[in-house]
Amino acid sequence: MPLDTSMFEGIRVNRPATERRADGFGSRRSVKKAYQAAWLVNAIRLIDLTTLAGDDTRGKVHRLCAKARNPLASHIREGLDLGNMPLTVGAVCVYPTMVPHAVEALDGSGIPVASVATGFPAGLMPLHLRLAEIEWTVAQGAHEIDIVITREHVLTGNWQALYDEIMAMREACGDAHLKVILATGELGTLSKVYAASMVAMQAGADFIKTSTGKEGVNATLPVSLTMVRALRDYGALTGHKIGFKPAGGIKSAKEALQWQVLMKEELGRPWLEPDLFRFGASSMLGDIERQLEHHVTGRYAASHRHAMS
Ligand SMILES: O=C[C@H](O)COP(=O)(O)O
Repeated sequence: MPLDTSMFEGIRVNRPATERRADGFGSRRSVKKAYQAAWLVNAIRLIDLTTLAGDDTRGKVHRLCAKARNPLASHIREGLDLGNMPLTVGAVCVYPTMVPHAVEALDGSGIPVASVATGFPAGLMPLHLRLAEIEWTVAQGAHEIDIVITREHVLTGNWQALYDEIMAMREACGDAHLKVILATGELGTLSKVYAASMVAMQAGADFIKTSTGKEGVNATLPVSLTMVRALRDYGALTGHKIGFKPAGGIKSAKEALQWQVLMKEELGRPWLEPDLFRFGASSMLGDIERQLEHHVTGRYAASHRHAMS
């Protein structure tokens, strides 16, 4: 849709109220035993299993993809009585040059390959190079592209420039899904986070995503609540459902429960499915597997037993 600043200008997000509401997601509800196991199994389906490190190699990506195909050890699957239920992560997320390795390792699995692009994580490269990076990465076989925005456009309130940039990236993606990373830890205020979320959706984002994982402050519940309310308002005004991806620093099974409660309470059941919700996480699956093993066996394994992610 065209840029419509009236959808966010003049909206001020009340931080103390946002923080109070966000506090409740961790404390008001407590899901236990079989219910907790079910929510954790669901969280696995929602993970963009990620490696974004300078020492990524073909071997490391192949190991990650093997885990993506079989996220739980067989004795845990059996203990949970999952039978033949297919269970994989939502996607595997890598740097552009690792995409061919992920495509190769996930062949036939149906698991999409996501890639960051556009000069991730800072994005401070000429626009034509960022667009060329998207096109190159899609040509390597990526199904989903996680782009970063120019934070300066948000900090200076240059909404037209932000809209034009994301729109150009949307076009460069072709059929690939576009996730727009706002890098909220660098945007200053929750009101800016709300406005940037709206611009990203107006410019054609399939998902809005909190963080790269490389900022000083990454995914938090108050920021997520702000983005989710923007999603809700955008849906009410346009009829379009947009996805949400919190990412960066989400490591524990407990957090997997908190974010799912947030989505269920704020947006409802459709946002507990991988087409509308993903966790960007490089190291949460290990803790989820550990908690599920405890549920099944009554014992905790040492965390190094679940070292991979
Ligand atoms: O998009 C995914 C993030 O980079 C993952 O961040 P993390 O390594 O803190 O889990």
